[in-house]
Amino acid sequence: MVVVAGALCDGGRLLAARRSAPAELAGRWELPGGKLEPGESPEEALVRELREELGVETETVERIPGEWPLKPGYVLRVWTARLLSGAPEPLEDHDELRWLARHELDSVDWLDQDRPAVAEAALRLTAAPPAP
Ligand SMILES: Nc1nc2c([nH]c(=O)n2[C@H]2C[C@H](O)[C@@H](COP(=O)(O)OP(=O)(O)OP(=O)(O)O)O2)c(=O)[nH]1
Repeated sequence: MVVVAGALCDGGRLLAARRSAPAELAGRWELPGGKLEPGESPEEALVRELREELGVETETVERIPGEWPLKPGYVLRVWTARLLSGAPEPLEDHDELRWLARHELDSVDWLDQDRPAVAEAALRLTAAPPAP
């Protein structure tokens, strides 16, 4: 079972989201996303999840190579993504969001399983201007 997550980048910063549930993950930070639904491509699933969870329109940019084991039967795959419109809000699954510059990425308590992907995403953070 694939969980897709987005390394949403804007203005050289990466969006981190603090989980509000379930209890064993609450308070830890992750890349927002979720499970694939039947018939969806990973990219479609990610755009849908980011719309549902954050209220924004996005497009995926590139897959970060690799996959990381989660709970038994689940793996995490990560795409970088770009904000097209809206400002992310913690509508579902999260209770706080933070835009982090590369030097700030260690300031939140990432889920252990997300750390390698976050490190890879950091390498791809560019000083691109923020979306309008
Ligand atoms: N979204 C997301 N989930 C992660 C990450 N790291 C990690 O271990 N997980 C786990 C938490 C959940 O057990 C599972 C993803 O579930 P989810 O609750 O985000 O997915 P979903 O929106 O499709 O949820 P659901 O309500 O349909 O079950 O993967 C991550 O970086 N992003």
